[in-house]
Amino acid sequence: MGLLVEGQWHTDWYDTKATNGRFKRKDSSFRHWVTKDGSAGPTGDAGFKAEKDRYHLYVSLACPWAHRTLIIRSLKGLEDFISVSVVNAYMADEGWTFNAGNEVVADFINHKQRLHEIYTLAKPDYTGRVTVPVLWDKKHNTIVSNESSEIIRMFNSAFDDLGAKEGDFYPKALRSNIDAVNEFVYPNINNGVYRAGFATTPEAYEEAVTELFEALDSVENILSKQRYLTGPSITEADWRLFTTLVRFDAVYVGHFKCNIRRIVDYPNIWGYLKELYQVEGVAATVSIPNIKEHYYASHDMINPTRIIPVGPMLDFTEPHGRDAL
Ligand SMILES: N[C@@H](CCC(=O)N[C@@H](CS)C(=O)NCC(=O)O)C(=O)O
Repeated sequence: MGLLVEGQWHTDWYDTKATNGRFKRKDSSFRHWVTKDGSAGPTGDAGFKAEKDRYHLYVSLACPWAHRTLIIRSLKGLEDFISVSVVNAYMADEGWTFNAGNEVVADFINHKQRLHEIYTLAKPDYTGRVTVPVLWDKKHNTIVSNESSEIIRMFNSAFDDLGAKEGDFYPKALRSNIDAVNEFVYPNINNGVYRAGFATTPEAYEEAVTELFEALDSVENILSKQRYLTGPSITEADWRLFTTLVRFDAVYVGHFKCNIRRIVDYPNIWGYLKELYQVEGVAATVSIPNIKEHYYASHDMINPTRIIPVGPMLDFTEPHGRDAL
């Protein structure tokens, strides 16, 4: 794991000394938007019009943020619009690479071996972390965005006039509700597991793990009364929670010490997780072996032997029992 400083690669891990052992995630740096007519989006420059086969997505199958983009790409039927490369699950001194390995899809667009070379193609003096997902513009040879929450909003609507599948995961009437759920789920749950797992003091870990399980308890309560987080229909808020839940028992319980309860111990969250997994097109985006390999093998400061646990046995295809709600 490393980062770029003025276009040069450095092999540094996250520095938590300045923050009393607390892990702080940095904001993303490329914030342009693909739009229907190429006009500017809420941030960044104009010039990124939705067009068939113009954009390429770089993802890791292990990464929960990248996973969101794969799910919305699949639900909106954008496979023929947006091509994909998949990095190697193992992330070490070179950061994310396209080295041969399980489920790797090479960089057949820019023919690079490491993801940081994609960042310096877009910005030769780039300084910052080199993260997935990355949405690449094949026409202007640059990065449109490396912020998953914005990439899923683009996929949700920008390609609708070009033949994307129906479905709106950020409907106008629910936006304030969705935003409120996201603001709660992101720090406490999506990033909460990382705050627990990457903490380097007991205090920072205990703070994060307590907040994480209080938040999961409150999600369990919400899901005991309604089918999805914002009511009777699935929205982006559900997909954003899903990518953390599907990794939870396999990785976060053990590797990140998020072990007060497991997801299978929460009857409503467990049923909800299985239901979302069973939505058409979603299961194919989930690779538990890839997820386990990435976390357990890459974070050797947490797991120095790099041994990948065999269990747990999880069956996301069991009946979910959520129809009654
Ligand atoms: N805000 C970003 C976060 C993405 C992110 O942190 N991805 C992780 C993988 S799960 C990564 O690539 N980390 C590499 C690093 O920080 O060096 C997003 O949601 O798109």
